[in-house]
Amino acid sequence: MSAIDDLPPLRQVIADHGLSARKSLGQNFLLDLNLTAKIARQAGDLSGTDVLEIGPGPGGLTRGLLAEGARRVLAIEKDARCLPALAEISARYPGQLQIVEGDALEIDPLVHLTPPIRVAANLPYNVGTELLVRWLTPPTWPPYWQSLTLMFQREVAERIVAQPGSKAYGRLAVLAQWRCEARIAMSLPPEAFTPPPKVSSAVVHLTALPAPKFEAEPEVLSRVVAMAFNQRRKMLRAALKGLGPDVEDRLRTAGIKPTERAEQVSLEGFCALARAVAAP
Ligand SMILES: C[S@@+](CC[C@H](N)C(=O)[O-])C[C@H]1O[C@@H](n2cnc3c(N)ncnc32)[C@H](O)[C@@H]1O
Repeated sequence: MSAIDDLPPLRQVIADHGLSARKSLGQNFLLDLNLTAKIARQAGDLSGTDVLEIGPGPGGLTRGLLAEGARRVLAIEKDARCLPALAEISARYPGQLQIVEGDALEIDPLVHLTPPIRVAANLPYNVGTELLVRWLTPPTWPPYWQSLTLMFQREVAERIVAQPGSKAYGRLAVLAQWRCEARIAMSLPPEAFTPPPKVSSAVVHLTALPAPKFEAEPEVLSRVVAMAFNQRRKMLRAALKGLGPDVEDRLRTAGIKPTERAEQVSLEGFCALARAVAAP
């Protein structure tokens, strides 16, 4: 299918609808349709698939997702000014694009879509990180989504795929890699966006695994990892003091030296620790 549809170029859409970028909404638009088509292809095989897009803006990525054969796209956008531009896309793809105006942090996509679905978004970074943590910590696993294709600040993308022993390794890496395959799919320089942000960006692709790589109670793992990395420079026996007086025994049960720091503990190690902490 052609990535470029017969809708107007995005610069014209922006001008026609007076879509001056608003900083308060983190608006850095992608106006190159070849680029948005490339990002849409990173979302996987979309033919016959339902897609959730957060923050479609003027609709560059939305057009890419539909051109890639998505059966339905649910687009949640907070800025009402974008709705007429999105309605034009909807008219070009009748019945395939559903637009919902509102805050993605407050809307339940399952009211509109049937799982499994793929998620794609170029979002303001703070909203993106908050949504990512929610997507990674649902009440049950596997989640309603099969993959997440998300644009982040390059530095955040590196935290998601980071390995032990690196500065970027932390809670986000453990939560993302515990139950997902995570990789950086693409890098984008600031000039790819209008207006250009101060930093480079990257697209991260996460695929939900049917089951976690290692057994652990989600809440316990989340709590232990948050506590360990909150004081990442301290030895674990000190950073995890809040777990109780027998923290050193629990660390040893998990095969972790109490003098290690959070940065040195593998995903498997954190899961073993979460099990040791949950044990009576
Ligand atoms: C970085 S822009 C990307 C726009 C478009 N997807 C693109 O690639 O050009 C982020 C978009 O998310 C929207 N947005 C910001 N906060 C949002 C929220 N909480 N819920 C839904 N959309 C939001 C903004 O209005 C904006 O359209």
